[in-house]
Amino acid sequence: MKELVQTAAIGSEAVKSCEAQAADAESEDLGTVDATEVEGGAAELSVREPSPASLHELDQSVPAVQVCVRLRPLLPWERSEGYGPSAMEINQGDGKDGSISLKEDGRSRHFRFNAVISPECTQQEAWDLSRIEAVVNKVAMGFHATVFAYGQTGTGKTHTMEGYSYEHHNGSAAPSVSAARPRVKAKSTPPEQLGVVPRAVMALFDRVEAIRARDSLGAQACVVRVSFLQIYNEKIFDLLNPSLSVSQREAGGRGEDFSGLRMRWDALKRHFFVENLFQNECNSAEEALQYYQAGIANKHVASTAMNVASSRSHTLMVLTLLKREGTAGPDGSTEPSREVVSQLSLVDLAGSERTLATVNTSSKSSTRFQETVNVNQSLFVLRRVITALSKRDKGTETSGQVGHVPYRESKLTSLLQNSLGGSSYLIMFACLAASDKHDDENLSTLQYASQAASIKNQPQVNVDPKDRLIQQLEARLGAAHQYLIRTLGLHDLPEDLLEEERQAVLTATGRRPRPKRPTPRKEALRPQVDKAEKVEKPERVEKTTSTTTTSTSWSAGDCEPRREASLGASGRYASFSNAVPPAAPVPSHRRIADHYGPAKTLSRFVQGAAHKSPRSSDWPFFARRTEGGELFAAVDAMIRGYDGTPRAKSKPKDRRKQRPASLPPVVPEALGGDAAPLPPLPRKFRMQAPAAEEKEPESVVEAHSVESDFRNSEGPAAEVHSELDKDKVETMACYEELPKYRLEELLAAEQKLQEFLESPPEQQQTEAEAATALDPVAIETSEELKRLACENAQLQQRLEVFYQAMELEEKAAAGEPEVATNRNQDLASVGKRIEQFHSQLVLEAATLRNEVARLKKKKWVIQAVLDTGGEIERRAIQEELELLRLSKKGADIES
Ligand SMILES: Nc1ncnc2c1ncn2[C@@H]1O[C@H](COP(=O)(O)OP(=O)(O)OP(=O)(O)O)[C@@H](O)[C@H]1O
Repeated sequence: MKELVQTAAIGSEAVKSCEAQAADAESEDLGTVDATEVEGGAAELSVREPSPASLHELDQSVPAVQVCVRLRPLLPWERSEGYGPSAMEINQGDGKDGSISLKEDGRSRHFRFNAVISPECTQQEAWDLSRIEAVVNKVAMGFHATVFAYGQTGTGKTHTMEGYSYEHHNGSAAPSVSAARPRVKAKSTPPEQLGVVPRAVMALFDRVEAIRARDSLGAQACVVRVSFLQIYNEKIFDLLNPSLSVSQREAGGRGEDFSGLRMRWDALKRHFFVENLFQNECNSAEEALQYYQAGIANKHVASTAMNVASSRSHTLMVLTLLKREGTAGPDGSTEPSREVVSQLSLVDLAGSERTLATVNTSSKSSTRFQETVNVNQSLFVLRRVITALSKRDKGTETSGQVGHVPYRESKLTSLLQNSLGGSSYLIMFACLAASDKHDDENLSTLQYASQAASIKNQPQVNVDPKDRLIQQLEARLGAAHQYLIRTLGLHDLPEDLLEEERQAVLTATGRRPRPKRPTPRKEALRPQVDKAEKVEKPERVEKTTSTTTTSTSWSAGDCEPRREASLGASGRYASFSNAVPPAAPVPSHRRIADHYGPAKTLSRFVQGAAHKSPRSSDWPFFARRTEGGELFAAVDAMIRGYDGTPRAKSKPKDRRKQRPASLPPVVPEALGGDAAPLPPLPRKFRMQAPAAEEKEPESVVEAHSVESDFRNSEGPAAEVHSELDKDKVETMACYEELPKYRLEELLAAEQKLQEFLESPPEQQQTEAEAATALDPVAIETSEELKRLACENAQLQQRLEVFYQAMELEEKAAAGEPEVATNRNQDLASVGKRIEQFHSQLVLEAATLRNEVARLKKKKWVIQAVLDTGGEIERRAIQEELELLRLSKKGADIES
């Protein structure tokens, strides 16, 4: 007995005297499940039709933690016993915030809460003021939420949460500890009296129905499970386990033959859960409420000196909502993929009480006393948790108490860990007694409620931990991708890697991922007729319309993307299709030189670096490779076009289409030697063409029409041709942008340059020296002129090779005997030079292949990351990148 008294003293800070006698409740009728079966009656539950509004329409902002204070009215028996109304002043506010003030030792204490519910308020008004519906919506959206009622015994917690009527519960008769165990009359309870739990169940199923109606998964989209437990004497009992009778539980509570359910810690979800708890799946609100009523009938209720039907245990009704998100399967059906689990916990706490006031003094060893001690003990821990959290969240704790929150000191607080200071929405009902005799307890309740109001929860959607892990890994992978792309100077992953990634996603989810951004290549490939019309060349229009379409397809602004397009179309460098190099500024002297058409174009192909910025190391490596690739592709096409033996894997249908447009078309019959002669070279190929060529012979028209075939064709030939057109278009557009005086200047300079280039080398030398001597500003120009002349000579030399070959072909076709004799010899010498040229290209190709090998290595690393998402790979990538960076730095320093 002494031990019990000591426990009571520790367990309740409200206990003023530990000299209380233990209550004797042995005489009480404990009842059985059958005895407490709900009455037959007609408490019809009106389940509303599914709301047509979507969850997002219903989504309202609601505080993460809300504290609502509810004051119950004076009951008839209290009035008859002379209890006066409490001196509290209540201001219900405008429905949002309310205040309450209470006098203590002549001093007025004021409190503000999210809602203050006056004694006159109905259950519906209490529901509306506390905004539980908004919180239920949050649950349907994937958040956890908890609603609990706290307060002294008999203050209306069960009335607020359940609202059901109990036997002897009409408030007319004073409570008596010797009264029989009260039975719940759930079905005869009028609907308007229903409390928070039945209303929340109905509201939640409204949302569930709405989700099911909208979701293609139908009933599979949302599953609701109900569990209902009580914590009685610090033991957990399943109220929905039909095999356990009330008497068994009460015996277990005394520690005789039943020890309750075990509580376990879920390390992954980081919360406590009750092992082997019944979780009943419910399809409707009615079904869920049937379970609830059955559980209520099983909970410990007893008549005490303060309350006719006093809850002797804490009850937790948990509605678990499993929301599935569907994805389209390969056959078009929707399959569940991701799950979001949210819980709505509805808690009716047992009331704190003074043992002296409530326990029958006649009985020394009492069940009631034991219950009271345990209830007080767990409520005491709850208050400590609230105090610790409020200090933590207000930042008022001293350094000695670094935020320890004693959740684990009771089963109740362990199970409510996530609700108090966690990621859940929380609504606390602080229930107050109506009479002035209980103002002390009321003040204590208000103080704890006020502390609870300062708790800061951080609600978050509860994605399944595995899904969350996947999301985190995906986010890390994304970051790794971005890092790689940034470090390697790419604008996107290489196309083949992206394609592999898309395939992986397609296999895993059945969905094809959306491209991140429109592919510039596609844009570039689309002919832009509008822009093109502005730079159309009238004389070409006269000759052939098909030429017009193709040659005017690209405006100057499209130059860079179009270049990518031509490479992409060849298929060789398609993986860099997104990687459009920055447009390097083209020096003015180059623009002037551009006007010379093929000379400049070929020099760009041969020299490769013509469009690079001054410091090529500023460019990402892929851009340099693209430039090299352009060189390789163009010259390879020229060689193939020249000797007429295509090296392409697939044999083309039309040989002419394989020839680059930069060379005059070779008529197949002409090669046989017995057909029509080759047409003369187009004017653009005659670098120092005689003026007598002004009037073109008729065969030129034919040549143009053959040429127009190339323009309409696809493949390297068309690409190279487009390149030529582009240069001219670019030059013209560039000229159009210039002011008139500048244009005149440029044209004059161009004329001068033309004259200079056409003059003999000795004269060029003299002119350059003279210009330098006369004008210091001209030094640069003269240097440039010299360089241009040199370049011109080199080009001329190279072109000679081709011209010679063509001339030989022409002569052989014309049947000149001496040419025929020397033909093989000449061809051998030309062939040798082409061979040299080709070996240069092979070298270039080898460099490119090395680069491709390096890329493949990178691809392997990225693939490894994609496959496992592991830490090791990430580190490996980082190390490799570090090495790359160092080597790049070294190369920069060297350069
Ligand atoms: N708002 C109210 N309007 C009318 N009657 C009320 C109201 N609140 C409580 N009551 C009545 O007060 C009595 C005690 O209420 P209730 O059983 O809900 O208290 P409790 O706080 O749950 O007590 P305990 O902690 O002992 O279980 C009941 O008879 C109940 O009908």
